[in-house]
Amino acid sequence: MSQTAPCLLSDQPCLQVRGLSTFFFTRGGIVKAVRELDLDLWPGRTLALVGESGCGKSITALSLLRLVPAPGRIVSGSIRLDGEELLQLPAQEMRRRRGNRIAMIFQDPMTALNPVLTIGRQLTEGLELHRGLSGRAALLRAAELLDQVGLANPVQRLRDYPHQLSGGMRQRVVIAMALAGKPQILIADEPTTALDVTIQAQIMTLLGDLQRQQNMALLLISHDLGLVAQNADEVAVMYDGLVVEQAPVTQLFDNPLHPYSRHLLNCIPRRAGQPTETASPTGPFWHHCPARFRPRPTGPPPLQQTSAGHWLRCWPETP
Ligand SMILES: Nc1ncnc2c1ncn2[C@@H]1O[C@H](COP(=O)(O)OP(=O)(O)OP(=O)(O)O)[C@@H](O)[C@H]1O
Repeated sequence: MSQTAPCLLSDQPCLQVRGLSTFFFTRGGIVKAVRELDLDLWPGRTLALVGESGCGKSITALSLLRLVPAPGRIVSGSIRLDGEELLQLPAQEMRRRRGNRIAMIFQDPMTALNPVLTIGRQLTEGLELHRGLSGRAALLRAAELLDQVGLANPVQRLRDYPHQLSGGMRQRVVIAMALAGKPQILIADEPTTALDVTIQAQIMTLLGDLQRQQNMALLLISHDLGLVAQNADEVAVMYDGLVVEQAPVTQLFDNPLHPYSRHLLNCIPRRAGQPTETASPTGPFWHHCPARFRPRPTGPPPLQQTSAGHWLRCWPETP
């Protein structure tokens, strides 16, 4: 199978994750950042991962790329990209899959950009690595990519350093860098949080347009439920490392079944930004759990299908 083949089979997921668990082995004990995660990413579709700070969203993303920092480690599970098991690939092969097949953009574009290199240099490096282009061909392609992400005067921009661009322009450059390898899957971790509201909307429109053009699967990580409602096809709600509910976006917003999903939706702020009330993974949310006093087997409840495409991990409210 070609390493750069776009995901054209829209009736099959590009990425299938099963039973993925990632733990941090710290001096203070084991932090179970991601537990028993199952998810599918489909070509041309957006799955949003929501939940508050510390629930495991970013570590999920880093696990999919096999970039979990020490002392963290993937302890079990399977990640299949078009049927190929990523967890068994040699490190060098995995490096090739990153960028070529799965790319990621982060909240703060400055973390992805080198402040002392021009935009042109940074883009052409990626094009050399992932597409084998060099010299003038790489520069031409870099300018095309900047044009594709909506930057005016792309040739001029190639000579700029990151600090010469606005935050929105920098995020467009980062998106261009992510697209350099023509990935099938784009992971966007809070891609607009650092930007002001009008620029946020422009970046989301851009991501949607690029996704349609390239039939990319998008994993959108966000705490902004308004943004998720507008941009996702499906939503997975995470709590304490576990997906507690997953459903098509309208179903989840119209009929959230898990008490934690309801709690999150009740916390949607009137203005864009963080929810006004938060629950820490170890903390207050379980006080709201209606089943908390009932004896139950140890370990979390299983994820069960309640209707087509709607999955729930919850002890029943009535015994
Ligand atoms: N380097 C690390 N060492 C130990 N624990 C870590 C490390 N990085 C993350 N964790 C833990 O893993 C869990 C999941 O963290 P993660 O960054 O995925 O949360 P998140 O949902 O992305 O939060 P945020 O929205 O704030 O980015 C948290 O309990 C966090 O404390």
